[in-house]
Amino acid sequence: MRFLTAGESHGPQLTAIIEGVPSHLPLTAEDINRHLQRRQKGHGRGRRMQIEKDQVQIKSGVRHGKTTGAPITLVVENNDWKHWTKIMGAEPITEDEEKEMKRIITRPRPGHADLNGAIKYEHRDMRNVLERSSARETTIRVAVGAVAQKLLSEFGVNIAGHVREIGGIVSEQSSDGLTVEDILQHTEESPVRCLDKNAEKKMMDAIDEAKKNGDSIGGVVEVVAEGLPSGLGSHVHYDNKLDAKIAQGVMSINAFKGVEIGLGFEAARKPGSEVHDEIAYDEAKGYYRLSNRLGGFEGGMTTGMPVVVKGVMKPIPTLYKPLKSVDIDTKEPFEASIERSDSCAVPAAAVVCEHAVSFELARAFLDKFGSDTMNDIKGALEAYQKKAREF
Ligand SMILES: Cc1cc2nc3c(=O)[nH]c(=O)nc-3n(C[C@H](O)[C@H](O)[C@H](O)COP(=O)(O)O)c2cc1C
Ligand SMILES: C=C(O[C@@H]1CC(C(=O)O)=C[C@@H](OP(=O)(O)O)[C@H]1O)C(=O)O
Repeated sequence: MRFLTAGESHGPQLTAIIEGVPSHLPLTAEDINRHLQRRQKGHGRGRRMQIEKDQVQIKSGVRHGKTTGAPITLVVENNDWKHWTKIMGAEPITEDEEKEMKRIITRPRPGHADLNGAIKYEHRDMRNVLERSSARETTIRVAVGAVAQKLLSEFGVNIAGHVREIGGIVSEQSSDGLTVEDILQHTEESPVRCLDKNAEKKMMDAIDEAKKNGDSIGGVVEVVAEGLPSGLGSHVHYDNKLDAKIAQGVMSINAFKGVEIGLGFEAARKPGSEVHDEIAYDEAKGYYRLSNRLGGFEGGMTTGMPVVVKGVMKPIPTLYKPLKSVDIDTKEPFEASIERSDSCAVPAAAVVCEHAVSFELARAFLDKFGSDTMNDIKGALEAYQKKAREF
């Protein structure tokens, strides 16, 4: 399974094509829309989220509510496009018209893709960079991840993302011992998607404070996936290691600066006896671990314990409080002024991270159990589970 996305932040639409989804997977727009709505929520987002009401259109690969095995095309239209048709249209315009619009961007924001992208692709108008580097693209990646999640759910795999930390305020309630259903139940209505009510209030205050000061804050999100069989991924080659692929998926999310699997960086500070998970056997469930400190991975393969992944999001780069930068036309320093921005998007990023992980897990699942039809996969999965139980 693979996918491509296309589309600009203020262009007409975002598009994804997913290839390799098996036939006979039940799939409706609603399966995807509920995740798009989850991504749009969260305290700290800017005015853009009031304009957009993200809804997917399934344009190919699904017939009468079931996948056919053909490539699936997903489209989400940008409501904001109607305000940007002249500025973002594909038709050629003159230099004078361009200047008249006064929307040429020559002032790169520290921390965004503006300057590197402009130099690399020779764009004197940095809008050509920011339109694609914008995290608006994560909308369609969530739509793709929702298809992956639907596939996995048919085989009893469930996945949830939630917030562990915002602006240095840490949730005291960890997900240890909680099921994915518990996590969803406790975080779905939380304005910061956090399990700890006490921390939730402090996180919201921290976001308000940052916004008041024209600043932004980041945080840590966590994704938990349960119900996975052991043996997804492989130890035999570097690019088959599933923990590494998940790390890439997570790091590719806009503003993500770090990934941890299980204990992650904490493992450096503990002895081996407090890091590795002891192995036990039970006739009914086969081999299992007595703890899950390694977050469901050994040797680049799933162990069958829940997969636990954390991602670190830096603060949003566009700030109302100006940071120093240099105008690429005049080469003069300036202090930026901006129209609108999120002050914190960590709750939304938890949903994005959930979907990035879902895609990698689903891809590894199909690599292992086949990808033609749901029935083929079911047969292969059951045979493997029996083998693993009796091994
Ligand atoms: C859900 C989400 C919303 C974001 N909103 C904004 C925003 O409003 N303004 C902004 O400057 N950056 C925002 N970002 C972050 C930028 O897209 C990101 O910093 C930029 O693409 C540069 O990439 P890098 O930070 O990974 O280096 C957001 C990121 C995510 C995941
Ligand atoms: C549109 C979304 O996020 C956008 C991500 C983003 C950025 O620079 O990454 C900048 C903002 O866009 P705008 O400049 O239009 O206000 C955010 O709103 C979204 O998440 O759907």
